[in-house]
Amino acid sequence: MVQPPPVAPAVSVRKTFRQFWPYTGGVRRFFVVGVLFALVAAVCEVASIALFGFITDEVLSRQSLEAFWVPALAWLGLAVVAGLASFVGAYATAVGGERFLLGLRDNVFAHLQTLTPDFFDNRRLGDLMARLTDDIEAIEELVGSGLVRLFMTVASVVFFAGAAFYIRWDLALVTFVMVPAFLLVSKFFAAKFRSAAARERLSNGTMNSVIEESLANQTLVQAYNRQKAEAERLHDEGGTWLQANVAQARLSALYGPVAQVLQTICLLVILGVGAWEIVEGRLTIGGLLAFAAYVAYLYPAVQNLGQIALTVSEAAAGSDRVVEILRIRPTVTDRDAAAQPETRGRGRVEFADVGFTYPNRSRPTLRNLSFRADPGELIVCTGPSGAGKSTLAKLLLRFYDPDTGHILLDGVDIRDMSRKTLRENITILQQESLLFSGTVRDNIAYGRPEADMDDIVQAAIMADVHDFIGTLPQQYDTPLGQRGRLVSGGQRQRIAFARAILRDSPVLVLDEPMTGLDSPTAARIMEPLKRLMSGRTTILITHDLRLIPETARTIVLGPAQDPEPIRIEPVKPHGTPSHRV
Ligand SMILES: Nc1ncnc2c1ncn2[C@@H]1O[C@H](COP(=O)(O)OP(=O)(O)OP(=O)(O)O)[C@@H](O)[C@H]1O
Repeated sequence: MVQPPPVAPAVSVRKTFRQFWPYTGGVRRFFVVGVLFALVAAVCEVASIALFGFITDEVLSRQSLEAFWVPALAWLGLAVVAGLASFVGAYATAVGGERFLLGLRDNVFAHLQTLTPDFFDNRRLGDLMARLTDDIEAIEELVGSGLVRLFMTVASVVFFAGAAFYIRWDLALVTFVMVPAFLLVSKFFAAKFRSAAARERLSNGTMNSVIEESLANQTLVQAYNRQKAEAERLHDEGGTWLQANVAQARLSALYGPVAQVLQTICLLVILGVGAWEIVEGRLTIGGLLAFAAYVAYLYPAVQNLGQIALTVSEAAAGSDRVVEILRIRPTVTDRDAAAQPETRGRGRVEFADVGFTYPNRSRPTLRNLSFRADPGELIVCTGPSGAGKSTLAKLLLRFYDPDTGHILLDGVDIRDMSRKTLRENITILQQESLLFSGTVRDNIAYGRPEADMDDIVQAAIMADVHDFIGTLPQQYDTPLGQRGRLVSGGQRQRIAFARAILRDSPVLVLDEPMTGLDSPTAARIMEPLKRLMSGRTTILITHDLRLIPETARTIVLGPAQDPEPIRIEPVKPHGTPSHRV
């Protein structure tokens, strides 16, 4: 079973910011528009509160209706402008945020695709999917819309505090004494919130993994009556997720009332001190009401700062998990990709003294493996299970690099060519024919998307699958279901042959092409197989002696646990039978 995902190391908010800020490159203008319009809305609010004070003193206190209309109209105008500005600001921020999200996901996905297949063999897909979806969204809340919200909130605090100072600086000073109390409370909550958020992110990934594994293997689950066990597995993982979510909800719910009590204390202090100032004749009723209104706006803004701290904590927990992925470097890289023209080679493959040990294993899988396959030649690679036959194919495709020796394609060390060029020249057919859930046409054209329909049909005819495709409900447009499961193993195999024929690369690696096929089906694919191999350098990995033509040269890999160097039959002159039953 695949290891549970490692807990991502905590990355500081500042570092997270530095890491993801460059990704905002194309969308910053949306955030600038968002901030500017939010500022306009805040200024309108400050002005309308001033009008409220004016109306109280000049209209209500003096009971003068004539003085009402002008400030009332101005107030209405401000409300309309503020509404429009906040609409434009919120809309621009949302567009910027979503675009940022899309770009970041593309980038992380592209990075994942630079990692070698062993990375994916060691990870749970569900967890990686959670990182690409929920965790990336959390980053957007930190670096995208979160940043705009932070700007807006800070601007509100400055405006409302400035206006309050303008009305009565001494009263303002008294009330601002309470601000540090808000900040201390929010700091305390944010620290607790972050640890709950980290647990929630981790369990979210694990839950996704359980769902992905169970649903992808429903045939096994149902055939072995494991439905209840799988449901319990999900439920157990859900338990951790539930606890973490409840902890977050508790903290959020508690933060509001605590801040509310602090706010009430402040308002009472304002009213008390304000009443005294009115008695002393230093303040009008309108001034006090406007002051109270500013503070009533100011405290929620300060409270919002605290709420933002909680969101940032949650976002940082998600971003830790994305940063952890981005920091993983591919184990195989191109030396100098630019120097590599994408040319079709002749297909001469050579292994020279190749030795290889898997990173997490102590015993070597391959030792001193040497052989050469000339263009168009068939080499059969056989040997007991676990001897390293599939490993040989992985090395040829550079999913790993050998620890010792060299692998050459047309005389060039494959480490000196770009992986793209190398892989353009090699087509691999694995034990289990891998198909996608697209149509028959999509699957055949997967290696050559630009191929036209005639070429696709021609490849299908050569792979002896055209007639079968004709019987499908939508012929070449028939969807093949998840991993091509809507067709049989032999049919999948022939569709994969068609894909390989269409790709037309000079080197072909066939890894147990007959696995799981009965004798009549195996016999049926012999002809298309021969057509596929014809004219290509073919490395045929097989236990199936029916597949080995008389003329083929054979490499026999020794048992994996053998402490001696592996046995390789001496390469015989071309066309001499070396292994035959
Ligand atoms: N990703 C991996 N990490 C660690 N060890 C691996 C990995 N893949 C394969 N191995 C080990 O390397 C050895 C060779 O595996 P490989 O798949 O090449 O054998 P094979 O000869 O193709 O076997 P079979 O005929 O059963 O397909 C085995 O002992 C296997 O357990």
